[in-house]
Amino acid sequence: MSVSPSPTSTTDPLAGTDPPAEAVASTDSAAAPATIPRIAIVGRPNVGKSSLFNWLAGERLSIVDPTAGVTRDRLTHLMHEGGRYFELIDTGGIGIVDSDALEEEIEGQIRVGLEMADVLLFVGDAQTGVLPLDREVAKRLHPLGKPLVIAANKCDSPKMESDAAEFLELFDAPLLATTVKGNRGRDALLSTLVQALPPAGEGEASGGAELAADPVMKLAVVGRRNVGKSTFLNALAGEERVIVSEVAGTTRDSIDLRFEVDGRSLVAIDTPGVRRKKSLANDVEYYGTVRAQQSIRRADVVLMTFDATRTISKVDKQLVADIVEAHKPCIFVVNKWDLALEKEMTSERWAEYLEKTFANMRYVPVAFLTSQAGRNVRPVVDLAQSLFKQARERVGTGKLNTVIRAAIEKNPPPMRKNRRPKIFFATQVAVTPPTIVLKCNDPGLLGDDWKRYLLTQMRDRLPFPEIPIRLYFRPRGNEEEPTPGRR
Ligand SMILES: Nc1nc2c(ncn2[C@@H]2O[C@H](COP(=O)(O)OP(=O)(O)OP(=O)(O)O)[C@@H](O)[C@H]2O)c(=O)[nH]1
Ligand SMILES: Nc1nc2c(ncn2[C@@H]2O[C@H](COP(=O)(O)OP(=O)(O)OP(=O)(O)O)[C@@H](O)[C@H]2O)c(=O)[nH]1
Repeated sequence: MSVSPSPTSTTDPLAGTDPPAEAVASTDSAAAPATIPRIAIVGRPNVGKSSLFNWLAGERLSIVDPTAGVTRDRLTHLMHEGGRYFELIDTGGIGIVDSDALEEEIEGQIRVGLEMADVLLFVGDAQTGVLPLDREVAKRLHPLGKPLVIAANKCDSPKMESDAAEFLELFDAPLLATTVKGNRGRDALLSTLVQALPPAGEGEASGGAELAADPVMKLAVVGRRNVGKSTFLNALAGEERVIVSEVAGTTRDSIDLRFEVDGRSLVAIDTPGVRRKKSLANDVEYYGTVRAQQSIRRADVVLMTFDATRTISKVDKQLVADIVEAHKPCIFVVNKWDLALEKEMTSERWAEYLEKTFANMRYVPVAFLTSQAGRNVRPVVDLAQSLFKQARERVGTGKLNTVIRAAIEKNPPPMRKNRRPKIFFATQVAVTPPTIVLKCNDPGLLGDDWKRYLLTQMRDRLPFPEIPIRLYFRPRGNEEEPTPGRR
């Protein structure tokens, strides 16, 4: 009666023909993309963060991520400077409103936003100088211990630059005077930021995720209350030949559990439910949004757990939206399958229900299990390991372009505004998730439907069929050519 984890179909009805032969050998075997580092712009309101973001980003290009469906991440921008790719993040929305409002919830949100960053760009207003709220913000940034660069913005006249040094009282960090209004200081700021990035190459990763040959997978088990998260982990811990040890989590009341499964390690993050459940006096808030978001961001793979006997709730949808936003590989785990079987539910019907509810996530595998009986727990972990591997796959430029050319030949993008969209070439610039830059004549000419088609074709023919892929469509010639292998 056991129901195996059955991946949902990732097959595109259009994909009937043979895969294109790999006629073009990869010419970039030296390419070693890593996770794209992130720079977060932070500061109190009104210092010019958004202005600075737009100014640094240059021409505002829309970032298109069809995997995210309608949600578009307007606050990040992929930059290519000094031979490095990095993402600029505008944290303007993260809620530093005023000092009274810096309550726990807001602090949590700030933490989540900043945890993703490898480098912080603190922005101050040189015209007002250091205000108490700047100090408040600084106080919250210090414990993060991340590399930081200060931009003393609104230095509209050169004589203000000497006053800008005032901001050095907040941090021991490089300080640059900038004026968005006067358009001065951009190049110096960018080159200082690039220098602050973690070194390129294999070790480069955000949040300390090492891209070692056989890294330890960080697994987050999320889902609404009572869905069986602890039961799942206990079942895994109870498996024969599984060794479990506790490691400190990132927050005071969390535990990470390290599992050795058949000689391979994995870490289940933020799992207080497993051992300390009863001692948590008030865990109502435990799986609150911020906490879950934090776990999702730290994870390599997320097990998004549903209760087979209940309908998909708002909380579930919010969690899935967070997973999509964080571009994390995930498995839809439908638990308490024993109870569903009693009601003669079928796995096909549940899979269909998921597909309908999360229409843009057909690539996500679905697994049905009965944690209470330990049924299918191990296969789910094996499946997670395979997604983790997919997320680290690197595809050579030759193969990537062959696949894209074949997709275009089969179904060319439709004309728009009397113009034919053209894609000249593509490069994978990062892993976790696979991130691909496509150089086009005009990204605005490519419609969402066609981009989705392309993505499906890529999933069918490249070694990452079941995980999110980030595509960036960029006009040719507005930046240096990609040099993913450069160190
Ligand atoms: N004089 C001067 N004004 C600037 C400069 N940069 C930004 N501003 C102005 O400062 C104001 C605030 O800019 P924003 O970019 O919205 O600031 P922000 O920090 O993103 O603000 P929040 O969204 O409230 O957090 C706007 O009126 C900008 O035009 C500058 O270099 N010089
Ligand atoms: N029938 C059945 N019951 C299950 C299964 N898995 C878990 N349960 C039951 O569901 C209840 C909740 O399980 P937990 O593992 O505590 O759920 P949780 O998601 O960790 O709950 P919170 O910590 O409150 O978020 C318990 O009574 C479990 O025995 C299953 O596969 N089948």
